[in-house]
Amino acid sequence: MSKGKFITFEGPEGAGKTTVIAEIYKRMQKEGLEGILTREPGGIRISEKIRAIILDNDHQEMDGRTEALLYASARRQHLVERIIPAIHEGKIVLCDRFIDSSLAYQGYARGLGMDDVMSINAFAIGDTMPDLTIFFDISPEEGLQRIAQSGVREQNRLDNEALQFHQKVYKGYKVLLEKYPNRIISTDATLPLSEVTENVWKIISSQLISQDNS
Ligand SMILES: Nc1ncnc2c1ncn2[C@@H]1O[C@H](COP(=O)(O)OP(=O)(O)OP(=O)(O)O)[C@@H](O)[C@H]1O
Ligand SMILES: Cc1cn([C@H]2C[C@H](O)[C@@H](COP(=O)(O)O)O2)c(=O)[nH]c1=O
Repeated sequence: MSKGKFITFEGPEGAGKTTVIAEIYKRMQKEGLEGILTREPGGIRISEKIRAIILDNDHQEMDGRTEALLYASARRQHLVERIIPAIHEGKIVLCDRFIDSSLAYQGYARGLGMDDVMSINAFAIGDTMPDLTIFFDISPEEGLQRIAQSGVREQNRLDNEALQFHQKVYKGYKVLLEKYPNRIISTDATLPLSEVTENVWKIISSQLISQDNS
């Protein structure tokens, strides 16, 4: 596997992204591959503050466009401060959510339109797009049930959206899979954790090697 790659992980709530990325990061370290593990919204001081504003259950009145712009602002700062420098240093960046979350959640599920959401994000990210995106495929019902059962974290403003909203998010991701078949690869997230991790590792290894040889 080569260095200097940008890999993002996407999916509905409770799909297992955070858990699997941590396993992949450990495996990368064992293999001697230099990388960073980060997340959106967040990853750095300012963007974590924006995250807290967006996800606060007390902010029910937040307008959809305000929400989309806040995600894009958090993304901009995260990119310039952490992601782009790491890519330039030749590291593998593993990022829990990125632009596709904005397209699926704000563009599709909130009804702002994927094209408009892409336009505001183009201002934020320029031409920095992921080399590879892995979509964790699980129904919103099953994902939300995992979160409710785990009790590991408090449910935030987005988790607490109606099931219908989460079903739209899932459909939005399916639209993105059709739109970006070369970049976004789907994996079955309903399998046991060890199998999901193994499958994700195989995707990352094979995709990055094939990109290097092309
Ligand atoms: N393959 C799996 N099978 C069963 N449970 C799993 C699996 N993967 C993760 N979990 C559990 O599901 C819960 C949610 O996992 P995790 O936080 O990794 O999801 P996530 O995709 O990061 O969610 P979100 O984006 O909503 O934060 C955790 O309790 C985790 O232990
Ligand atoms: C980047 C991004 C995220 N979201 C949503 C998706 C989740 O509901 C939360 C983030 O919480 P997580 O536990 O870290 O997954 O924010 C979004 O709507 N738009 C985005 O661009």
